[in-house]
Amino acid sequence: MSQAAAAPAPIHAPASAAAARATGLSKVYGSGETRVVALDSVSVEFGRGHFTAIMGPSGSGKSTLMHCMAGLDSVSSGSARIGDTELAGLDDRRLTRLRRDKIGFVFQAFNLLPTLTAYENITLPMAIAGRRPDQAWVSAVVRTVGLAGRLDHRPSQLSGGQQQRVAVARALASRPEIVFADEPTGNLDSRAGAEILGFLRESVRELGQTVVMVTHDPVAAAHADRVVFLADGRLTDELLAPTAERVLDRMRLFDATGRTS
Ligand SMILES: Nc1ncnc2c1ncn2[C@@H]1O[C@H](COP(=O)(O)OP(=O)(O)OP(=O)(O)O)[C@@H](O)[C@H]1O
Repeated sequence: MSQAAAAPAPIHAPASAAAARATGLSKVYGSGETRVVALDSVSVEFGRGHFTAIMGPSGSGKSTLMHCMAGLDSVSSGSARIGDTELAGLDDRRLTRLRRDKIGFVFQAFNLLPTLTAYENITLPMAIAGRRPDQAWVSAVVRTVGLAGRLDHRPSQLSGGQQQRVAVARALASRPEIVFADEPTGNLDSRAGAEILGFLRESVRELGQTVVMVTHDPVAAAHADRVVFLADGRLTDELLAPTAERVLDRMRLFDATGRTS
């Protein structure tokens, strides 16, 4: 990448264009004795229309990378881009708008409003933004995540898996440039978790969505097109067309070479 001569070459996405890109991205917390280098010159591209999993041991910088890429945290140096937009130079107002217009989020906690129906939760971000939902798109999303019969239900009337489906639909409903999912199956049993991963997968295949997911789980990572591995704030490796076994093998290899905690 021309603008990052000093940074290591990015690990390239297997896609024609990147929906998001970090170049020489570093994040340092604290100073002096409490200084922590959470990210150390990370360069990575997240391909448009692809599903990427970020893996690595606890404390390796996965959440920090996701937060910096999503404009939820500032970068110390280097570049974080969503499409063509450089996040580093944006003030709070522009960052808020970028998150609202271009990014969908799915977190471990479903973060639904209890007094609203599933449909109202799904379309809430657009209502706040004063945008009218694209009904055909929202219908496609609702079909994809299998919520068609439950749109009038409130969160308390839905199972955990169904609530997370609403959260996934909410993330997809505004047709964001990219969806960031942070341990989206962490609060679900394995069946409901597999369903959610299937829907994320489906949103990539059927709707052309770009998804980036942080996970500890090799089985979850196997739903992605590609896994990138972090250790000690650095990008160390990647795996294309992962299977749970290959991801596990790679994790064991890291342990054996002492690159992980
Ligand atoms: N706000 C903060 N202030 C100080 N240090 C932080 C902060 N956030 C993260 N860190 C540190 O940065 C490093 C990377 O943390 P991060 O949460 O990104 O790791 P992670 O790979 O997501 O871990 P986990 O899998 O446990 O969630 C850790 O050493 C962590 O203690």
